[in-house]
Amino acid sequence: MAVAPAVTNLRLLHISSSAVVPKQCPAPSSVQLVGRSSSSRRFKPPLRAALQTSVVLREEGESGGGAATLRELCRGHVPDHVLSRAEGIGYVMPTDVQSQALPVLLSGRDCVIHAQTGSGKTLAYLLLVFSAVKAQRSAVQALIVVPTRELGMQVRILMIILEKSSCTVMALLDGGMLRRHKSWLKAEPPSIVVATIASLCQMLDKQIFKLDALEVLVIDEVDFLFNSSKQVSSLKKILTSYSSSSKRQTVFASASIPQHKRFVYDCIQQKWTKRDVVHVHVNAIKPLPSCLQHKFVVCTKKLKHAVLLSLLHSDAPKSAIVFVGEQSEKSKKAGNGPSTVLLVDFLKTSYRGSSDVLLLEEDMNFNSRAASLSELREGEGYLLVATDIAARGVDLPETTHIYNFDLPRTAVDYLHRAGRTGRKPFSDEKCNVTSIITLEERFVLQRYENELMFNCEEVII
Ligand SMILES: Nc1ncnc2c1ncn2[C@@H]1O[C@H](COP(=O)(O)OP(=O)(O)OP(=O)(O)O)[C@@H](O)[C@H]1O
Repeated sequence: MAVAPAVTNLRLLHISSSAVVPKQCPAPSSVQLVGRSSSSRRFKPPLRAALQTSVVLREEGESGGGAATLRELCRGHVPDHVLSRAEGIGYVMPTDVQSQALPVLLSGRDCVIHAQTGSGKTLAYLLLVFSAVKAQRSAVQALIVVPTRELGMQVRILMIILEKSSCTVMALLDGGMLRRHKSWLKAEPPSIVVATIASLCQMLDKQIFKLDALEVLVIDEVDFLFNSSKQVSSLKKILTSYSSSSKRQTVFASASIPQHKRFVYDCIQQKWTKRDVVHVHVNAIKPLPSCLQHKFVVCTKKLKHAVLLSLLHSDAPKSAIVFVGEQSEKSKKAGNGPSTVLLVDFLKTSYRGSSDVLLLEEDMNFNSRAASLSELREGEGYLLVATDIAARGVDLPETTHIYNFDLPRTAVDYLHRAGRTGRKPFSDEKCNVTSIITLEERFVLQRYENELMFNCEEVII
């Protein structure tokens, strides 16, 4: 297998917005004050105000020395036993986004946390949650909203690892036993709820519980939720009707916030946050982790299975995810089986690798989805065939290879799929993202390269 010369990309220069370090919080050493952008003149005053709440981290490798530990950053805010548990599982030094976001979060400011996949946004907002919640208060004080059950379970497990003793955590997730949760909520409200929107709104609409004691509201994968036509109106209700931004601290998190200046403006205008919301934007000019190597193979549709097999045999990945697009209506009508299932069957019979072949897709019932995830978390190595349900937030740090069996629909989808690998913040290990495309799709991939500023190398098989 030969690697063709790299396709050279014109790298777009990102000119960052003007940024002011908030007065209330100490300026971390690596915060860069960026000159006022001429573009800010085009906007009306409230947007200009919004633009002045950005904190932008310097390029990797440039951040100043004298790094504080997580304990030093959180001292006096986060309970000691939580910090000890965090250290116990290896969270000693903060990642870049944690260094930048924690001083803002712990100063009480609303915050948009905008940083690469796998950069540690979850721990940043969870440490805020643990700083705000009082175990002895009988009320829901923190709410974390996530797009999928899988991400919700993952966040809940991390919370339980960090805080086993005092706080109660309820997972109100699609596919859960809502009747049981109802009785629990009526009897003794948990301190923290992690929820998907549909299940949460079912409870809020019926007034099973209220958010009037809410201290912290976190919306994870915020761009995904705002983009979802099914969820956006409920999300807006959570932000404005069920609770008020003036009484709570609001945090949004994602690796992708398209039109982020506009989003910060909307946060203020729509009262989703307070006016002094801070946009913490880490690695603004590098949306994708630099440890990723991007490749592509051009072939006809008919040859895709054989090409994937050949790649798997030559890469011999210990743990990999193969992303497959959703089955089209046309293909369903033609009576074809789901392409995910067909691919799993093909790999089970043809692939001679040591890993188990597993499947994760929307159409599976929740128990099978949970079984697939726990099987691959416990196993030695895995080959997971998945739809985009596995592309947001799911943390499988052992994944070294991503294969796009079908090209993602958008650059943002590419970013999140690719970001399922390269998830060890302090590791130098290189990870691979390979797209199997037809000749016509080369232009689409080139567009993603330009938008996300990465280079893709062609692999000739
Ligand atoms: N301070 C730290 N030290 C070491 N590892 C860390 C630290 N913080 C987070 N991690 C690890 O980094 C990985 C990625 O963290 P996390 O899932 O929070 O990323 P994320 O920024 O939310 O990514 P995504 O945008 O894909 O959801 C996890 O495996 C987590 O355990």
